[in-house]
Amino acid sequence: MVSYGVRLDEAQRRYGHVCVGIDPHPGLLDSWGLPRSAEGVRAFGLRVIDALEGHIGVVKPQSALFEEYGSAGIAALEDVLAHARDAGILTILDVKRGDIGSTMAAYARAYLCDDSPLRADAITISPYLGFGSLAPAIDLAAQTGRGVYVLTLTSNLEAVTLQHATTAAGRAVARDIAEEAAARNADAREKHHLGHVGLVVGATTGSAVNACGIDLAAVNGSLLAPGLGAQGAGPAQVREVFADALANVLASSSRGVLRAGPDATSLRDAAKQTVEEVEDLIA
Ligand SMILES: O=C(O)c1cc(=O)[nH]c(=O)n1[C@@H]1O[C@H](COP(=O)(O)O)[C@@H](O)[C@H]1O
Repeated sequence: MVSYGVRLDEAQRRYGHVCVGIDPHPGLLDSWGLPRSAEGVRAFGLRVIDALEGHIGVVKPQSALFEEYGSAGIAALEDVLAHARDAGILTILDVKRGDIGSTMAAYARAYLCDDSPLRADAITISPYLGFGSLAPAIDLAAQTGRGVYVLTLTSNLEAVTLQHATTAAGRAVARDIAEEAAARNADAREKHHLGHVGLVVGATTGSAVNACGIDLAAVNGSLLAPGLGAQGAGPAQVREVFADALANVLASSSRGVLRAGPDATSLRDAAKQTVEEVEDLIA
């Protein structure tokens, strides 16, 4: 079993530190000439993957935009995940799950087992029931060579009051999360590769990493950075947020790339331009 950190590292070396989000918003379906239905989101996801195969190493389907069509939407999501696997593209399923441990174990089985119909290479998870409640997902991911991304400093403004708040121990909530993740990645650090516990840190978060006293480089995990493109962040913002941890960034853009569709060449060009901008930063 090859760990997520090793697999991701290989994908990033080949294709760069960029992840394209598969977010089939109703308005995008309209502009792509697709129906607002499960068939529409399936066709959207498959087209994105076909356009990016051989050019992008990681995609991030947004589960909510499939779930809104019920069981048929979930079936479409399964097909999109399977198509990405067949194309050799890593998948981060954006589901932002978080619950008490016994329920978290079921979420983990839903997405992180080798035989889960909805399996992905990694998922996004939410630590707001306590970081410890995430253990079933973190443990199962380690066993199956998969990864998790823990929400730490999210890209939305409303997050600040909660994520910057100070715990009883006098540290920012977000810092505690980052330190818990670092502890779970300690084994991988000894083997000189990235651990399987990543963080979500929005590219829009400005000086928040510093303000919260977080040492991102010390986490030794992948740093998923949404907010590029449609939410207003560009290369300068990525540099400001990630500073000495830029090498571990996986910058994520959804609408910023998807708006270039449905033409496959335009989609690919938009994705490649994002890769160029991010790689210039990291070089
Ligand atoms: O976990 C995420 O990916 C995520 C975390 C975060 O802090 N902010 C954020 O925008 N996201 C997701 O990243 C995607 C951003 O989409 P665009 O704004 O279109 O690039 C959406 O699917 C969001 O749900």
